[in-house]
Amino acid sequence: MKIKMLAGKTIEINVDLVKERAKCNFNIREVTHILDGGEKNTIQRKKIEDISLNDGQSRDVIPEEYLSPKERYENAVKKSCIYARIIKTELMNMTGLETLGFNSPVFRRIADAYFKEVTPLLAHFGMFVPTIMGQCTPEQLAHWLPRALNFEIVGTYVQTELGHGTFIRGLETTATYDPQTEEFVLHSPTLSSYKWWAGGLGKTVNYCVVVAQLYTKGVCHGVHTFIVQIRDEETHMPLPGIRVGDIGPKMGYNTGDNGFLVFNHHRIPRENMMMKNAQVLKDGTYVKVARHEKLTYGTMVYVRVMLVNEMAFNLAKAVTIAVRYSAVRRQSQPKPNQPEPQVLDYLTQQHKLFICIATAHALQFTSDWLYKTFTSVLADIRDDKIDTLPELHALSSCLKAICTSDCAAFIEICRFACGGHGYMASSNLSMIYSYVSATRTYEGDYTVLLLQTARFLVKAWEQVEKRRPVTSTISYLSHAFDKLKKPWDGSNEGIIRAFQRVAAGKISACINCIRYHQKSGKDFEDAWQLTTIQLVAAAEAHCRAVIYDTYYNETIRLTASSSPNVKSVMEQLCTLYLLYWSLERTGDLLRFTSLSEKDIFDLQQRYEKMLAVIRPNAVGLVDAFDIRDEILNSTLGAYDGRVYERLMEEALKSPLNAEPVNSSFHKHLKPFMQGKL
Ligand SMILES: CCC/C=C/C(=O)SCCNC(=O)CCNC(=O)[C@H](O)C(C)(C)COP(=O)([O-])OP(=O)([O-])OC[C@H]1O[C@@H](n2cnc3c(N)ncnc32)[C@H](O)[C@@H]1OP(=O)([O-])[O-]
Ligand SMILES: Cc1cc2nc3c(=O)[nH]c(=O)nc-3n(C[C@H](O)[C@H](O)[C@H](O)COP(=O)(O)OP(=O)(O)OC[C@H]3O[C@@H](n4cnc5c(N)ncnc54)[C@H](O)[C@@H]3O)c2cc1C
Repeated sequence: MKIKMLAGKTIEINVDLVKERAKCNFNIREVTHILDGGEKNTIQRKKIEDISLNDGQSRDVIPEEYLSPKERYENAVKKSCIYARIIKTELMNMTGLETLGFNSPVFRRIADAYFKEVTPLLAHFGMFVPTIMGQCTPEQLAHWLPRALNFEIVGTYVQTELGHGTFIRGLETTATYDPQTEEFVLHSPTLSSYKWWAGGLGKTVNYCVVVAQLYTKGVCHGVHTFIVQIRDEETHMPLPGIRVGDIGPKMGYNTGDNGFLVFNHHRIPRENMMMKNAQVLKDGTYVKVARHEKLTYGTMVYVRVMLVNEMAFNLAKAVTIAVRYSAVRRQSQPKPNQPEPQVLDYLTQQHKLFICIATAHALQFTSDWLYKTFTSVLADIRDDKIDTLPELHALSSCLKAICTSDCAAFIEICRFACGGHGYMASSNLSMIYSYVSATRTYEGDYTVLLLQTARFLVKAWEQVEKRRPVTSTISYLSHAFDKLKKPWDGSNEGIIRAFQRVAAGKISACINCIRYHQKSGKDFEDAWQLTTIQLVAAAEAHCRAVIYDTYYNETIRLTASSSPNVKSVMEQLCTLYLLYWSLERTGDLLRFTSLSEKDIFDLQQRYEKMLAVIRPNAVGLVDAFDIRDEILNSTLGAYDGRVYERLMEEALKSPLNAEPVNSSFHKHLKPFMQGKL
């Protein structure tokens, strides 16, 4: 151990980590600024972290794992109130946070210090408030938004039912307009129509946005959103006509009290229909306002965009834990009479981990770019232009699918990289994994969203065939019409172009397949269904091509004025990312480009050399994510590397260690061992 001063405090740091930090050849702070989107953001983030974490209110005395489900929930509610009060009173007015509000990634970071799993208010921050902002008329906004922002009411987003999550048009809950009383009557006609899953619904919220089939004058107008009070504001008792409760234990999100909700002819005022995109007049006349039918799905698009950022952060957490641990951990003896190496020195370990660092960068830059695209489409919609929405839907769908899926897979690899200790709950890797693995499903299942993107790509293909202009993210489709394969080019730009050819080739193959089935007499829908395996693969290839292109261009742009070593380490990571995926997808490259066996050999050599180049900077690179120990919450990943001390300290907190002999020995085990049972 070596004594070090950190932020005015004296701490002991593991000697291997001290050496690793001494090896780092770039300015860590500069990389942190790039990842934060500028030095100003880093300063603000640190200030926010100090305000919300320095007083230790986020910490639990007893680790959450030892609490009963009820105690865990109650503890999460208690801390949610502290967390929300700090945001409301101390942080929200800080400059720069107005646009993202509650959902600023900075707040997301500090939430992880407060909640090992999630806050029961997650859907209030992430969905209830954004839906009010996106679906209300100005008058409704003036009424509901201040109440929600001040936490006078707390809400959630209630869409999914027992019978349907994916197929929103198939939802069964009805909202029938009664012109006599100027009310909507909400009803759950079948068991499969019971609302199921909404976060915070079980016990926490008193209001919610409900998605239901709108009926007026005997006509169904499809799904619409309504603000519904479900609990009394004073007593919190469910209102008459409302049955509500918790759905029980899940793989994760157990402090999130996901709930069920059943309506028995429950009445709400007409004004509670969210009327920005469509209205029901007093007499029951239905008026469509929005030019695009799917603007009701706006909250989902918003959350999908935000999830890409969420994935970058969660992977950064996992890889920070795994890299620091791998620098501290020593194992095996490849050469006789030599000391045991740090596991980080094994090439296979570097193969597991450096791609995770690169992926965290790739997702961070892609998410920033996607967010900009999202805000520009929102501005278009405000100006009544809707032609950019389909591309945003296609992009946010595939990026949500691929980023959540990659992130879950790489977090699991980080756990593998930590061996047995990675399986300890105190490593926090299992909690990060259970959180992230749900993101592949919620807010649109992986396959379903890739098929949405595929739908867009097939239409785009038809445009390209007719020589009509298409938007920039799909302009590469014209390559599929190239008669000759270009020689293999292993530069970064060459690899990106190669993957664009892969995507174009896969889309072309889908088109051929659909047309083949149509020629054999199938209608379009059947031909489409028969092609879906390939369509999912084509949408994935498109999405990856977008990520490669964005990561590469953003790296160049963001490091244009960086110091030389920062520029080179960022570029090395980007190159590593492209080489990694080239080697993962040699089959695709052999099929659609002129890659040869010799080129694969060269790619492998370059990849392994790149691992060696990055190795001395590995700890510096995860330090650059600048994630505080309170947020990492990990025995294996703390800045000081006191892994074994922390593991032992945490083990001693187990209630089983409170007594030398557990009563079950005398009650069961001893009689059993003595043959008396
Ligand atoms: C903290 C968080 C916790 C979690 C919360 C949750 O999970 S909450 C619950 C989250 N739940 C989910 O995420 C459920 C996932 N399910 C869904 O999002 C939808 O049901 C669907 C998109 C799968 C199909 O919808 P559908 O059957 O109504 O549509 P269709 O397939 O017939 O396509 C018709 C046209 O609409 C277009 N279009 C579609 N969506 C959008 C959009 N958002 N924007 C713009 N456009 C869109 C589509 O491209 C197509 O265009 P085209 O080709 O005709 O020009
Ligand atoms: C932790 C968590 C939190 C959640 N929070 C909320 C919330 O706050 N509010 C809310 O309303 N909902 C919430 N949900 C629900 C979530 O949005 C849905 O579970 C999700 O959209 C998937 O829908 P589903 O469950 O109907 O899956 P299904 O659609 O039934 O999926 C089952 C399988 O069928 C496949 N499949 C379905 N349709 C197709 C198709 N057309 N083509 C090919 N394959 C298909 C899927 O790929 C999947 O493999 C939450 C879910 C979880 C896990």
